Amino acid sequence: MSLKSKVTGLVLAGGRGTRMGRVDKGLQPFRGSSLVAHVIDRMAPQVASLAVNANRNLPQYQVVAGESAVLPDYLDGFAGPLAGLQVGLQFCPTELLLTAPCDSPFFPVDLAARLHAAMEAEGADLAMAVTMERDPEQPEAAPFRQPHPVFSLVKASVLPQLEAYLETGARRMEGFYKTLRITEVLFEDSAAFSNINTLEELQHHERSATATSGGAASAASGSAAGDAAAGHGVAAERDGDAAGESAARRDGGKAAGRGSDPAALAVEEAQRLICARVTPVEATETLPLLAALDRVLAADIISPINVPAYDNSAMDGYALRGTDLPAGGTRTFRSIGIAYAGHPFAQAPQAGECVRIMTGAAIPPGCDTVLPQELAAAIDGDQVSISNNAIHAGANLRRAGEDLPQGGIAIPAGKLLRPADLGLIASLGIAEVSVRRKLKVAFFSTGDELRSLGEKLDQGCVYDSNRYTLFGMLTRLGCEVIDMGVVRDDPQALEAALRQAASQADAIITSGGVSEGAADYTRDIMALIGDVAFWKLAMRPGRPLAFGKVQTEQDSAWLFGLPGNPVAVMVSFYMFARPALLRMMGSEARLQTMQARASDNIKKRAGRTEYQRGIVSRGADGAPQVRLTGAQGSGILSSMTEANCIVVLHHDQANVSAGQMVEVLLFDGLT
Ligand SMILES: Nc1nc2c(c(=O)[nH]1)N[C@H]1C(S)=C(S)[C@@H](COP(=O)(O)OP(=O)(O)OC[C@H]3O[C@@H](n4cnc5c(N)ncnc54)[C@H](O)[C@@H]3O)O[C@H]1N2
Ligand code: MOO
Ligand SMILES: [Mg+2]
Repeated sequence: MSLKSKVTGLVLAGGRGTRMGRVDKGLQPFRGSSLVAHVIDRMAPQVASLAVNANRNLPQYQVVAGESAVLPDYLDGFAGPLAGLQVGLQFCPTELLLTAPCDSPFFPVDLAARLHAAMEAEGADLAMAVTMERDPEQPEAAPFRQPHPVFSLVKASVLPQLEAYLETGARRMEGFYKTLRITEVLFEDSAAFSNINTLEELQHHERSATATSGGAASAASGSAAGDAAAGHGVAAERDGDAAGESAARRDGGKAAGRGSDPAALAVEEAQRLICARVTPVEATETLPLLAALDRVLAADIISPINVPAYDNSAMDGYALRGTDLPAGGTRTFRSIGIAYAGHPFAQAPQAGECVRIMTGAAIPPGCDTVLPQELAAAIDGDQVSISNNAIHAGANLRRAGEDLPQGGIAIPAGKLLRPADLGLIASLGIAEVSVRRKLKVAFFSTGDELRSLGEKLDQGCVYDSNRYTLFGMLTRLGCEVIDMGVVRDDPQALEAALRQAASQADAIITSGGVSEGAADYTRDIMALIGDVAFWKLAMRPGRPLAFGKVQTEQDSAWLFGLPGNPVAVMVSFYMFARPALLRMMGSEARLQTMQARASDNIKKRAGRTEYQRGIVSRGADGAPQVRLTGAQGSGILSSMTEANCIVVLHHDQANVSAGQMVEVLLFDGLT
């Protein structure tokens, strides 16, 4: 199958044309036709069929596109190139989609082929063009790498991922690309990617040489160098991409809806988006075995020996040769010695002889079977009688290497080391292990109403409990905790705290200030010093959540802005922060759940995930049953201490009737 038959083309012409005085860029006259017609001409030989993404003047685009489809955005408001990509992928009848913007008529004639070659070689979801550029203001400075995200070849199968990303309110191409496996392809001819942003540039190009690849290079040598340095990522943002995302931020995710809104982000999607962004810390350290408890193993433990190291007895009894066992009736053996654990008996018994043996003792030479002493028909001094059906040949032997063969992986990297792991590593004679460095997590509570322990509880105030639950949960997870106390509802204080936290920690966990009303300045600060999205999740408790990166000049850290309500903070931590932190620690430990029978009816609204506090016990029939702890308000922390599990009621699930099975997440091992 030729490459061409696998690729659909998408010409992105849906922008606002801000820098062309809001004229429709693609339809601007250019060299006898229009800009978009030139781009279509470049693309057509590289693809099986193509479509044009446009949001204005659709009839005119249709004239240029001829038989090809013209697709307006599905999202409102000139949401940027990702909105174009969305409709392109929805339309795409082939496995690959090639994109190019309508204002770049000079792109390489082998764009699809080169992007495809890299995509195949790297096993990527998306291949994107990059060029090396020089800053025209500082021609002496070293060239820099300029990505061109609008020139990409992408697998049509990433559509669900894109839709989930757009649902969060985010609109940045770069942000979405971070959720994919990307490969970048370096093109030498940077002028080929130059775009035409202003009417002046258009006139300049209009006058210059014909639009062949070589012509493009010369055409671009004037103002196009500046264009290219600005790059398509940046240019595309000016046309609504970044604007789209900050608008989404400002509206506080209102686009995603309120109440039981169907557009709120589903729990699994949020988990996936978060986990796709964080990566494990790379540094490792070598620790004595005892210090490695609860740490994440950085490299496989390879067994240097067979475990057990030698064939040995699983029972106290008599070792013998299986071929000597009687075929019928009873046979009497003579015991010729004793093998103790740590004191082998080196002599091989002959026919009719056996060796008395203790559990763990090496099997004497020639023997392959152990008769447990209580199964002997009779024992009289050194005479042992064995009846024909007492045991079979080969019984009660622990073979060398049956637990772990020499050279085999005893414990894989990424394992969170538990007591059994320490024991197993010790059984291999290994005294030190390589583990990932501890994750540093800074946390603080926000709110003017909060008082720390030891302070007077003024009217209208509450004691800060979230820092204590967070301390407990983070410590249990094996993180190095940095407790930053209470931060007042004040922009400067919040900014200072975030900066300090980013300088000290890999991750920052805050509580409070992420709901609708409270958060305006929080949003502004977080937008100022980072890239943080505010989500509305289809779950209860824990509906609001902020997640993203706090970035200062020197440092960065992942931020989890958890809601302030004391139960919501715990549930959000377990559902979102915990898996992401574990991933950063180098482990992929998953939450273990079990099924239990609901003792009573449970009210549940379909369309959101609910986490209700429950108590699991054993029913009269011995099977697990669960009842709720009572009031489920997200400020009622006592119900959390009373509970021993969380009942997980899934997104699509509705009311549960008594007797139905529900999923429960046991606190044991979690809290
Ligand atoms: N109009 C709306 N209001 C609220 C919505 C909504 O969608 N629309 N969502 C509600 C939900 S759900 C939650 S959860 C909370 C989250 O609010 P914030 O994250 O902004 O948290 P705060 O307002 O700062 O605090 C909420 C609550 O929790 C108490 N709190 C906060 N921090 C602590 C702490 N460290 N220790 C103990 N208690 C704490 C605080 O005093 C408040 O009572 O928003 C709803 N509102
Ligand atoms: O997240 Mo809130 O009421 O769900 O606690
Ligand atoms: Mg508050």
